[in-house]
Amino acid sequence: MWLRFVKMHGLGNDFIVVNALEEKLPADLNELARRVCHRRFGIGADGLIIVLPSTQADLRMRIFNPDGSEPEMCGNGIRCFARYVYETGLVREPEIRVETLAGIIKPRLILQEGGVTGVRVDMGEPRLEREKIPMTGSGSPVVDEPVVVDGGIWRGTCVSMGNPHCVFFVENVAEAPVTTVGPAVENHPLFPQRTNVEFIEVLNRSELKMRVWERGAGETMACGTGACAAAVAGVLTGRSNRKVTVHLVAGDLEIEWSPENNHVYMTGPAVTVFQGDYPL
Ligand SMILES: N[C@H](CCC[C@H](N)C(=O)O)C(=O)O
Repeated sequence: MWLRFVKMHGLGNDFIVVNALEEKLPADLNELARRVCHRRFGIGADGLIIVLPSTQADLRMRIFNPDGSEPEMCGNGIRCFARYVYETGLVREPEIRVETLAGIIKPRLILQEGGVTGVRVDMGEPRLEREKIPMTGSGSPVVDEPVVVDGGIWRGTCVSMGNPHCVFFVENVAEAPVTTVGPAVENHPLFPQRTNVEFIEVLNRSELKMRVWERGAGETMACGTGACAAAVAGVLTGRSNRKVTVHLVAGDLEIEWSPENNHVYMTGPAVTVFQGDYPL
């Protein structure tokens, strides 16, 4: 039996997209994600995205990490999801309501000459209460919290965008110990659900440079929810403005934490690379 998929990415954070309204999926989606996301034995991706019907919104998005875990949300992934469902005709309008484990998320396609040139997503409100991140300990918001890693103390500012993020500010992000401190913090006892780990260099009050170690995925080229969490952390720590450009290795995300409605907005690209069939 063959599984039809489309391969997409948002700034190099790449996904396998499967339409469960058309395709028959195996019961164990966690195992399917581990198989298809494998960079050598599978298709290779930072995540598996499933398109499903919804009783609460236009459609439902489920996302799985390469380790098989199911996170609450994915920022680069929902931009790809939005482009996919619009271009395949599953939705007719550029404004889409998507049911996720992080709530109803609202992407809006940016159309020029009839084509999709980008996606602006209302990511909802950041969660700053410690128990909603979730984190052990007491006191909220979690700003410059000491995190002991390999005998050193790192100061993290923690935000949930539905999924957990621990944001560290560094002098030079190119030299940040992403592949050592990243996994140590991802699996730190402070985070009962583990966490994504962002390393941020503040270029100026309107520009951040980011690298990321993602929960369940490792270092990726970009993380949309992570860029949102970094923008919020920049404001909480007084380092940057509510509207910032976040520079990733393959391009930029525009993030704004609105003072009007407390929602975070993310604007960025979504690209279709190829489609294929995978043997189940
Ligand atoms: N690994 C993340 C999910 C994917 C988030 C990221 N790819 C994004 O663009 O937001 C987690 O376990 O929370």
